[in-house]
Amino acid sequence: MSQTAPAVLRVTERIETRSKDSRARYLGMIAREADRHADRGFLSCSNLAHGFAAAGPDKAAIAGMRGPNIALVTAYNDMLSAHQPYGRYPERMKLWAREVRATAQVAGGVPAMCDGVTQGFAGMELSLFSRDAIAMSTAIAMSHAMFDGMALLGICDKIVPGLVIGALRFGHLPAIFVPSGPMPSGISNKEKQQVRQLYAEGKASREELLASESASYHSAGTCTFYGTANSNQMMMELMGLHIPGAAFVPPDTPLRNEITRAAVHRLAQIGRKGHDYRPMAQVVDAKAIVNACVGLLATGGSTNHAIHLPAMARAAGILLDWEDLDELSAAVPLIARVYPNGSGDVNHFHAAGGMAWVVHELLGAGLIHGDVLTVAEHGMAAYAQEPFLEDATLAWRPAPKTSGDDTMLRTVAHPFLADGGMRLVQGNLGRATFKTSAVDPGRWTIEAPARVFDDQESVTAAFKAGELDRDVVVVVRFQGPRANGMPELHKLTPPLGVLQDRGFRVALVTDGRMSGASGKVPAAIHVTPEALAKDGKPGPLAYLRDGDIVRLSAEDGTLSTTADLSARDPAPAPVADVGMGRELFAMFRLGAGGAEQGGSAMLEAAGL
Ligand SMILES: O=C(O)[C@H](O)[C@@H](O)[C@H](O)[C@H](O)COP(=O)(O)O
Ligand code: SF4
Repeated sequence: MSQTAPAVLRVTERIETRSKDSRARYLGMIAREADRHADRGFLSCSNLAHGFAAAGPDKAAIAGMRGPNIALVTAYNDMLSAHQPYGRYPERMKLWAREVRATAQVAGGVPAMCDGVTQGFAGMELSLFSRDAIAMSTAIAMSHAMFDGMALLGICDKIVPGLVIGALRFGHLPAIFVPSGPMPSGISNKEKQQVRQLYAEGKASREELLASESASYHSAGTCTFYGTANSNQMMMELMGLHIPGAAFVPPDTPLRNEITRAAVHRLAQIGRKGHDYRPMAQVVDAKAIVNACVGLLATGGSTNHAIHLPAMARAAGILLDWEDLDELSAAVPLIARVYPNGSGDVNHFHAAGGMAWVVHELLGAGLIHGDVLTVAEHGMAAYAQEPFLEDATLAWRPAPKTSGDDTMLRTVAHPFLADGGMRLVQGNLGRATFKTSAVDPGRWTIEAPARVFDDQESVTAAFKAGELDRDVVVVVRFQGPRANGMPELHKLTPPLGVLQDRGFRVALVTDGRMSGASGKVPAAIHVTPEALAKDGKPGPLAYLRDGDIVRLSAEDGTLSTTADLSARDPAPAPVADVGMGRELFAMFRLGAGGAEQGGSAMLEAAGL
């Protein structure tokens, strides 16, 4: 293992210094929790009796405190193909707990929204805030204080970040994330995108589009593009919160079952009653957060994590910002190309060497910290191994010596791009995230007249009316956390992609988000400050008008306009919509912090 790279050391030290006081407050709180609320000893007999009344065969073991009692916090529902397998998990996990003189109980469920189902309509305006609802629901589950460890059953976009945030507030306990695995590959993502663009141009019918989509998303398991859900799995490996190699093993296979069984057994070992105590608060430190950032950049992961990583870090008293990500991006090469950053999907990535390859390469180059506490016994080195079954027994072997497919996986020495997947762009229009890994380098700088919209539907209408057939920077504003919950505007990818394929130089600038699966069109997203006024002061996007020249460049890091905004009045903010439950999230919008701080009213109000 090489010396840690100077940029990684520099950023880690800067984060640790910046976080000194907040991290001390966090660890102090965790120490008090460990004293007050561990081991169930503080619970009254009535509390306890309620807690194990329905525990059936585990009642005596829980009552007699014979061994660790593991909380299962589950995001099961049938809406997310990724979470559908979880319906069968609790009963199996209880059996596996008994094998090691432990018990397991479903502590509680957390909500889980499928961004694929809600993409493009009002439901998506609840998506970002559902993360905080998940964090709060995790706290509700764990507040029963009956537990010695947490098994976190969640995979998708906002669910893993929400579970991390909630579980960290019980960081005196150990936690292991338990994924269920990607669905088998369907039609290629390229084919899927082609039918979408044909539909956007009116050259494919709705029946043809539905047939294509259903051939892509066709069964239980995580969708196979490298979006936010699969970026979550990568991050849980880099943060040492998985059984090593759990990320992309297919669902409902003997190997998947043995990995889940190992998670239950390991939790019994790493609790306070175990012989190898590893509380989550100690696992998730600045080095773990930096390792997650590096993994995100090296694999071209989801832009949503430019928002979720600062939020997760804050829950552990760690302060991360976009300068940190940007400085790491300049030092971390892109060594994986998984759709939308390439043609293969996560199943192909896994077969080519997967996470073991990525960790081996990053460790070998000193781009991630190896000296970290993980839930696995041997630090980060364990994650450079891939799991397999040797005579039906779970075992690990080193990552392959050569990439199984160098169109998908390369070495740090010979990467796809010297620059990581994501850059900070800033100027007189604010600060924003620009994902470079999915964009042709010839389009990393775009300068063109703006067309300004206040909602995504108007963009689609203008496209269909032929008003955008030219070099254009499409600006979609009033999409920030406080305006309408910061939805993903992923439905704009096909029309903007059509314009790009027609030969125009096109870009998107928005204070909203894009999907982790958004690709090829250059975009400056998460613009902060958002257009909607805060303390009576609108963000710069509120002053933009059609025809203003806007420049965004990942090469020189700019996001600016040549227009003089100083003498202008801001555009009036749209009135917040109701319906689809959006009115119930008004308090989340009202208090939301900026995207760079995680876009969370919950964290702002908690003073974290
Ligand atoms: O951040 C993400 O990864 C996305 O939110 C993803 O979860 C979402 O479902 C996409 O919309 C899927 O892509 P398609 O809409 O292209 O199927
Ligand atoms: S990956 Fe996205 S689209 Fe697929 S199940 Fe998860 S949230 Fe839904």
